[in-house]
Amino acid sequence: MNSTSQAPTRALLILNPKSRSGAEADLDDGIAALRNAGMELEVFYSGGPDETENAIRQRREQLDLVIVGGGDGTISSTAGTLYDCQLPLAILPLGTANDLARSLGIGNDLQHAFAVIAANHRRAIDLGVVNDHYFFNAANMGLGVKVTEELGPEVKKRWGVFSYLKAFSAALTRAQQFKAEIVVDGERHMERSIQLAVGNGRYYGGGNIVADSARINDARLDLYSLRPQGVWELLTLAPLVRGGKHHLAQRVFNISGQRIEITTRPGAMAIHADGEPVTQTPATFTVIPDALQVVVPRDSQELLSEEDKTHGTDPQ
Ligand SMILES: Nc1ncnc2c1ncn2[C@@H]1O[C@H](COP(=O)(O)OP(=O)(O)OP(=O)(O)O)[C@@H](O)[C@H]1O
Repeated sequence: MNSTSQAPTRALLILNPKSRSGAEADLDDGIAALRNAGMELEVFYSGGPDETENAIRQRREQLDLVIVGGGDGTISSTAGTLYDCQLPLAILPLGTANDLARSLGIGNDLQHAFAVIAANHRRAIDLGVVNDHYFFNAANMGLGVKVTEELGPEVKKRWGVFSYLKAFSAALTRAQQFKAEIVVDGERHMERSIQLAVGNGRYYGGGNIVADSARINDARLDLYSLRPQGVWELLTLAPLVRGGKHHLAQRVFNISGQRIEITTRPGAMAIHADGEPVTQTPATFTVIPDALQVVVPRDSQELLSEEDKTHGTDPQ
């Protein structure tokens, strides 16, 4: 990170004490190790997205790296600011789902995350945009929104990753079908749906896979839509969605592209991105390839290699 010929990395560590383990995680040793290795590190406890944005913007000229310690909601709240300021991102997974950490190959282990930051190996990843909101993992409407609505902070704290399963069961009874006009790179599709998701990353909703071949640096969006079906059929589909194999099921519509426009009937529908309510339909989704530099494991299996990117091949 630092040698006699190199200036130290100047980093801002944003911590969200409201994220699942943000208040209790012991970060002292990891922070000390980064400082001992030569990093100039300021710790900032954030009370909300606006505070985070201001903290980054005020220091932008003095920063080489922003480390975000929190869950997907916290990290997602920095996406627009980091893109605007063109500052690299590193993450400490302190949330419940930690889906971005999965999509990058960092996982949930804090010690590993600190080691990844110390190694400071960077790759470019894509950003998703829905209307004017940036997201890393996925945006969705329908059943997924109901699931998030069932997921209060108390439920998340108490049930951890199982809170997503609990919320899914509760949301099933509230799911309603809708009609969606989906225009993908100019091609129009009409679908009846109960759940529609558009992914930029690979993982969302606590470890579900958006699409089998989806990667956060593949320069494309992956959409799937669940056709109306009974509770029993949905339950049998759940393991396929978990493993990204839902393209094999008849009851699912899948497509990928770079620009997706969605209109819904009978009316506007709420859209959540990275677990937070951000906008509603009608919505336009786009992808910004290679939008942000992110610190990742050198050998991350979750990202497309530079060779795969050049040749446009799927990693499977
Ligand atoms: N930049 C921020 N600073 C402080 N608080 C934030 C910030 N962004 C979001 N929050 C609030 O903190 C709450 C919890 O944070 P976050 O979503 O990151 O953790 P989580 O819910 O435990 O994990 P995950 O999103 O991975 O399931 C959010 O729901 C939101 O209310």
